[in-house]
Amino acid sequence: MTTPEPTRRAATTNMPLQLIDLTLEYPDGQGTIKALDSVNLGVGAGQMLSLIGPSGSGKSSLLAAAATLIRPTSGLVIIDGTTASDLNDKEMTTLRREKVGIIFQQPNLLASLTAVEQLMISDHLRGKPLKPAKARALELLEVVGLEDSAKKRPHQLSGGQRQRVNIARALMGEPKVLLVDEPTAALDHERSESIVRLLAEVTREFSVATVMVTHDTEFISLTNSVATMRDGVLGASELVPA
Ligand SMILES: Nc1ncnc2c1ncn2[C@@H]1O[C@H](COP(=O)(O)OP(=O)(O)OP(=O)(O)O)[C@@H](O)[C@H]1O
Repeated sequence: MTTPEPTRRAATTNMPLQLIDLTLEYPDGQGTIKALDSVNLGVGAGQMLSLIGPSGSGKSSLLAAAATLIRPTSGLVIIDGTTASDLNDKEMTTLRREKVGIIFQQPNLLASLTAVEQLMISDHLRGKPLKPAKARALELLEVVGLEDSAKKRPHQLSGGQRQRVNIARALMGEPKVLLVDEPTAALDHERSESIVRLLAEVTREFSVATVMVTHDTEFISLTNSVATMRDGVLGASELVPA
């Protein structure tokens, strides 16, 4: 019997997301493009990091690798103590489903389902029973301020409300890590602020480690820290003054 390497079982209960020496290369004609260049990052439970940087600097690549949607060329992605790179594709999907909540810019809600059903179906896909799913879905809709909109379909909700459903849906699986890509890109100033505020609140309340990619530097003061990507290199993360 082999004993797992201690570093791969490092106690990470306070650091649900760790990226260690992460490099990601894409093929580019004869050569390669380095989208991530030896990136190191740790995000603690209840902490929200804003990730900024110019277009093409590697922000989406970092999110995709952290979400285990793409395998890095080298380096480790550790989610809640589990090293994703050690897993096969099926195990990686299970890890993602159980530990990672992903929030994209566009909510991608199903047109025919009500808000509460959007949340319930994500639990159903995880094979969970319907009744507790409904209770949790209603609770989460309350958390995001949509308790009166549980029966509304996407076309009856505003852009900000759809993004709130999206956030609640990402929380259904009780994730340890929340990865958020440009959540305010389609929203006006006021709605953008309330969405970032909500993300910061749920990060604390549910003790998740959140990374938010944003072009909108106006609201990063609502998050705990900020880090800048340039040409695939991640600068040191700086604390945002309270
Ligand atoms: N699937 C891919 N195949 C080849 N190259 C890619 C692929 N995806 C991204 N790249 C390249 O990797 C680099 C980083 O891209 P990435 O999308 O991660 O940057 P970004 O900071 O998220 O940009 P934006 O802010 O415009 O979304 C860029 O040079 C991009 O052209």
